[in-house]
Amino acid sequence: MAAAHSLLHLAAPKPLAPSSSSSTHTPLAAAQLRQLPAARRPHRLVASCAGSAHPDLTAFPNPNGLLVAEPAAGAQHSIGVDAVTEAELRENGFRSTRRTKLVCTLGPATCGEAELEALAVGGMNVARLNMCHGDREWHREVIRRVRRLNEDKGFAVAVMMDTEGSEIHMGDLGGAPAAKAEDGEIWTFSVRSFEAPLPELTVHVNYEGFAEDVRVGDDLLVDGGMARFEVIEKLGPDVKCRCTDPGLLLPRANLTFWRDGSVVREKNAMLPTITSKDWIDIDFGIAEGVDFIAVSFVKSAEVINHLKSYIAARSRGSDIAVIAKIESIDSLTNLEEIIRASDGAMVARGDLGAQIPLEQVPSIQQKIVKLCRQLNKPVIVASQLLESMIEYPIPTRAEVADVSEAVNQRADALMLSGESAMGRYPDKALSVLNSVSLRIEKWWREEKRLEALELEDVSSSFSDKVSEEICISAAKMANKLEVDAVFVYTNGGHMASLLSRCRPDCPIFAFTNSTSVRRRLNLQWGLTPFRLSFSDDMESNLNRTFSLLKARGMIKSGDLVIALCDMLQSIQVMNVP
Ligand SMILES: Nc1ncnc2c1ncn2[C@@H]1O[C@H](COP(=O)(O)OP(=O)(O)O)[C@@H](O)[C@H]1O
Ligand SMILES: C=C(OP(=O)(O)O)C(=O)O
Ligand SMILES: [K+]
Ligand SMILES: [Mg+2]
Repeated sequence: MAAAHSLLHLAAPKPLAPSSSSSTHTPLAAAQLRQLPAARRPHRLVASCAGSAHPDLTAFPNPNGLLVAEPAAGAQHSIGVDAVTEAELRENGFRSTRRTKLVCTLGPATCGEAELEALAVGGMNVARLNMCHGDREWHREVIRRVRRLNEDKGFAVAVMMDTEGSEIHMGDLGGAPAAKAEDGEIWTFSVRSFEAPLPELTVHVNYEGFAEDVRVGDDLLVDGGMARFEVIEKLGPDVKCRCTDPGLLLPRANLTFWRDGSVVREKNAMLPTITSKDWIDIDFGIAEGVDFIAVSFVKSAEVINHLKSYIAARSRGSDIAVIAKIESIDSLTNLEEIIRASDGAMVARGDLGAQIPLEQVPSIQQKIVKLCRQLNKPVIVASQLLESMIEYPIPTRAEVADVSEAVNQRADALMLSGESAMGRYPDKALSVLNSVSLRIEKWWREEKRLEALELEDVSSSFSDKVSEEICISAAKMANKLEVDAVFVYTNGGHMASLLSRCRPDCPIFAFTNSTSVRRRLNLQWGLTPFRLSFSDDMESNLNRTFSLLKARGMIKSGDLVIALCDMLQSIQVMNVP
């Protein structure tokens, strides 16, 4: 008999599921159970005890000491966990795991196999590909490298494709890495296309209506103010501008024009959020099986709904999550409906800061992070977190404070852009995010900072409400009983995300049958996702999990865990036997 502490079992009866603990349970039985109308799934509290370990269970020995791949054959006896988590748990125990997730934009500095592996080892949870840059062949090769890395080394790095969108930006500078605009210089911004090399003091603008929309006297800002020009003359497709704030022009830098103190959105406000080029990229992303698509310059919920139905029709079975980038004035106006429609959001502070006064960005960030948590959607804080580390090996104090604030707001994820895509110190930047996250999270727990945030009800169906209440109770119990971990057995990941939303003190181990759900859960706060074949027989699931994790040294006898299961909607508290 296992040393069951106590076992509260809020369980549905199991008329559809065989009661044996052998591995003959099929996911189908579980699926049938889930499909029972909520009203026919009575919940009752029963007390029972966890049984002893199943004698047939054999844990797969760790093949190479550190890195673990899932063997294809006998997969039902294996557990998919990444090497870094495993090593971390073994060395430092549960409390050491980082709860805040890390997204790295890949680029020339990090597209090689060795560099990718270094990022994965350094804690990258999600790799972002920005479709503004690079060609499709480059992106295809990089996605495949990430996938290979996952397969060969046991990582679960998810891939996020970020659309280009219809922002106004400069062209490529004819291949030059940058150009310097000096005070008083007259530059030509033109919608004409040029053969490289470009004429002197000339840049191409991607938006056809640019020369029509601007007026003499407007301010033209590059990257929200990296350099500033004043429009002095319009000559057909060419717009002559005088540099009023010197600065560096980078390839494809974003452009905004301002009149009377606010950003001008004339016809460009009518441009489609998803351009024809974006649709081709999205088809490419679906074909390559990306895990997330981040949509740039979202203006309304409609575009998110449209993309979601497109994905559902195009990619049967696979489930690509859609992330709304909040980076325009329209997205702020329609914030709540956009977030409700999406599977997550990104506070894209780069463009946001070019569209609204900079001093408004921090409070808006906080508002978006809070709203996402209320609505149970993962949220990423992005752009310029460690900007100085593009060039320098250590961050500024202000950058560390900014990262700390995002962690303190309990955002799901932090993102690196140029720091990892083309900076000199991608690994160091990632390690700063890692160590600052760990420190602030520890401080949260040590200070026992009581949650100021009252979570409002988020579920609508009865069944979801039950799951939500179970998760809230589990998180509360986990904190009060100081348990070592919460285990959640989840098919589609919903119960895992409801638990993550509660931001409990201990890590959440999320076990799922699906490798794609496992990768997707990697974006959410506090979740350590594992791939595990499980049935709707919790006793056997738990015993298998315990023996597999114990064999790897990831848990030990006596550890206190709370276990939840989304199919059974059950909750149990027990010591690891
Ligand atoms: N796929 C890529 N190929 C080449 N350079 C890239 C790529 N992705 C990103 N970069 C570089 O990293 C910088 C920062 O990335 P990101 O923040 O995603 O783009 P942006 O600056 O266009 O908003 C880019 O300006 C670009 O110089
Ligand atoms: C993340 C952002 O988007 P992108 O890098 O695609 O401009 C941003 O604007 O902050
Ligand atoms: K983009
Ligand atoms: Mg942007």
